Amino acid sequence: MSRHQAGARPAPKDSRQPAKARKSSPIRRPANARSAQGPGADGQPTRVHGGLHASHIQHIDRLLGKVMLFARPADAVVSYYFRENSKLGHRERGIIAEAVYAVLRRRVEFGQFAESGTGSASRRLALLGLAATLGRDMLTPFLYPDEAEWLDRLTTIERSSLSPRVRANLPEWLFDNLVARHGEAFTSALGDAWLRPAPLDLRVNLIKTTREAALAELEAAGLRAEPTPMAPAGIRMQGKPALNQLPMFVNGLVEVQDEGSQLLCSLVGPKRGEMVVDFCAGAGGKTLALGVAMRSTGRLYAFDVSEKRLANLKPRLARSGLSNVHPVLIDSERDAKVKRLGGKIDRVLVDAPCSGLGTLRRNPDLKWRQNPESVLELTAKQSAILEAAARLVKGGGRVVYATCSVLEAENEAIVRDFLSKHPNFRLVPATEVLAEQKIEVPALQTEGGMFALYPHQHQTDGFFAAVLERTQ
Ligand SMILES: C[S@@+](CC[C@H](N)C(=O)[O-])C[C@H]1O[C@@H](n2cnc3c(N)ncnc32)[C@H](O)[C@@H]1O
Repeated sequence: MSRHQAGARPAPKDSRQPAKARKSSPIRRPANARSAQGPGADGQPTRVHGGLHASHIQHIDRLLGKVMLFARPADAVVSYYFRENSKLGHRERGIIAEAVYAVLRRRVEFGQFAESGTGSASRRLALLGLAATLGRDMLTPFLYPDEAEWLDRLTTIERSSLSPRVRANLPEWLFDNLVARHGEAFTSALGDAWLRPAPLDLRVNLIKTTREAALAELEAAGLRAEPTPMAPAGIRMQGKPALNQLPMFVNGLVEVQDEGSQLLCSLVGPKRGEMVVDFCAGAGGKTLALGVAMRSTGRLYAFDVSEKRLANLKPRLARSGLSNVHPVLIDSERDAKVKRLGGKIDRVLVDAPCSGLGTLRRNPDLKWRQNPESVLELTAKQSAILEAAARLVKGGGRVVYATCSVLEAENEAIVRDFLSKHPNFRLVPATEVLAEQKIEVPALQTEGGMFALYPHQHQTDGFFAAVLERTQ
């Protein structure tokens, strides 16, 4: 067993002057980082430094071992780990989780770096995760001399010297797929954007307040925020403050929702008094926005096959003050409860179950949990749900097919296939629908009027949507 695995304490800090980090290195050495303090006054190695504790490295090492089995979603594994280690405080959880997520985001790059060095590979990954989130200097008191040397060597690596796929930190199949469709420059920029955490966006509940009033209330609470550039009810927070105790959150004046997700709801554009179905409502992220757009009038059915997800919609619904939402648990898209509404609906949103590859800023583990076979399985389900959803709309009614995927197979290919089989549907250009609401989306990638958002171009998650209108 190596000394690292045996849990031996790191030796006192290396006295060498570490190499200066290059600006483009993935290992952060922030200019304003407090310099490492080295041995304490008693000459013993420092065990706590700037909020970091030697035990945090062990937690990250252990948690990475569990998360990187990729058997379950990373957020579920992390939550379970924190429940099991309930003594960890809020800040400690933040340090640990962020380092784990940094490793998931940069797994290809860090995997390559971790091949060199000594000791256990998982400890090396933990150190790389911490160096990326807190900065290399923060680690100094916790490192063995050989580790310090190894990390310093890495800080001199120019990212531009890495191969494009390693830099993008994507599995081969996904990198190749994106390059084939969008080219290498686009894929590299997208890969880079996926390495950064997503901002925290809110949607203002316009039934209860205005965006200006909500911004003023956030400012009064000492929180920094600004309007989102595209979605009219969106607010982008600076940082990731905890909001759940905030009166304006508790009272349903704001909900957490990515700006891109808000724009998809604008594409549905339901009106007052209409009959609307949110076919894959889940916990209602989009249902709530649709309900508000309908000004709490008409009927909005929230379908889903997951009882648990629909149960999570209930408290959000209660906070929102909406009275037009009707959650309906269905057993599949062929459920009799669905069929009963055939031909009666004005607008249907199909936020289809998908690979989630548009959300890699939040769920970087999906890069490693999805594969071509899982995507193929999803496409069959997506087509079947779109078929069933299309049967619901009346003449002149619309189905919005949407995903949070960036793969053509889950997006444009599904829509093209649908249109080829349904000549009584036409594609309504997304820009037209948005222009009616005075919403402008720059650099919109469109194929015949379809809609796609990308994090490197729109600072939203990756989303796709197509507005399909029944002509007869
Ligand atoms: C992308 S998620 C929806 C997210 C949700 N619309 C939101 O904005 O928070 C896809 C949802 O589809 C549901 N689903 C899967 N198969 C379904 C089916 N056959 N019919 C309806 N919903 C289904 C899943 O349970 C999941 O909640």
